[in-house]
Amino acid sequence: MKHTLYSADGAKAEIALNGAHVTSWIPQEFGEQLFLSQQSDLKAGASIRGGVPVIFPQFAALGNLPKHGFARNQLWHLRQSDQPDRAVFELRDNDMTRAIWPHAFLAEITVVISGLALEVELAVTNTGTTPFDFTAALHTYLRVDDIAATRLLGLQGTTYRDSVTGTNGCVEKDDECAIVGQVDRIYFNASNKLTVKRNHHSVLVQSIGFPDAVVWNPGPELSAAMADMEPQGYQRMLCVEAANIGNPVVLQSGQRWSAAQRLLVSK
Ligand SMILES: O=P(O)(O)OC[C@H]1O[C@@H](O)[C@H](O)[C@@H](O)[C@@H]1O
Repeated sequence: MKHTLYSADGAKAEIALNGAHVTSWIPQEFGEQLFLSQQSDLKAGASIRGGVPVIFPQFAALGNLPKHGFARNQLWHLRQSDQPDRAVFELRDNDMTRAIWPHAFLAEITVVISGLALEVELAVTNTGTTPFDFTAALHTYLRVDDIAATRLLGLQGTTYRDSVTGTNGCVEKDDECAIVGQVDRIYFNASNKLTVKRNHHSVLVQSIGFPDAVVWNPGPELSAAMADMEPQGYQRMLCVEAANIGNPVVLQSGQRWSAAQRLLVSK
């Protein structure tokens, strides 16, 4: 099941209720901006390989929960609205989530499109009586024509963890980062404006309230070994994720937190 957004100025996006997962974004004038693996499993409960997976309440394997938490594998509820360019999806704690994460919560994903922009906001409210903490990310798979010709700008001088080698405390040297081989990095307290330069046009990746940024590309070997990725899929994608990992969010009873990622295509 999916929901489609249309903006008056000609943009379109599709969101799967499985994961409140944006699977397609076609801004005005330009073609598809998100990568979606043709081998991705799209059935309910699967982790979709592409688009914008919602990572909550645990990033990667940094905790006891299943990798990347459970939000991406849950069926979210679409809140009724008559706005064609905006939708809000809700996920509340249920038997499955309480069995592995014993907290009462409301998570909300708001997706808005307009012209050349897509904005995805994640909000979490503690609806229970005891505090909890979590990590989270919007795991955006940007579509690129050729990873070898793609550059990521805005991270120079930022400290990162290299998750491929397990090395902490690395510092980004490059002004324009090339993506070579498997790249899996958590940049802490990163700039809230990064730019992905592609062959034809750029995408500005803005984060609002997410302090960290994850950059991921599986490279040729891992891409070939992944059941839900085309063997050459790594050449056509770059994940630039807005994340909150270094300092987990702590919510007291009744508190609400929100953060967003905004993508803007430019010529
Ligand atoms: O295969 P998954 O669970 O969707 O995860 C994909 C990647 O997601 C990235 O965010 C992580 O940094 C990587 O370590 C991970 O491999």
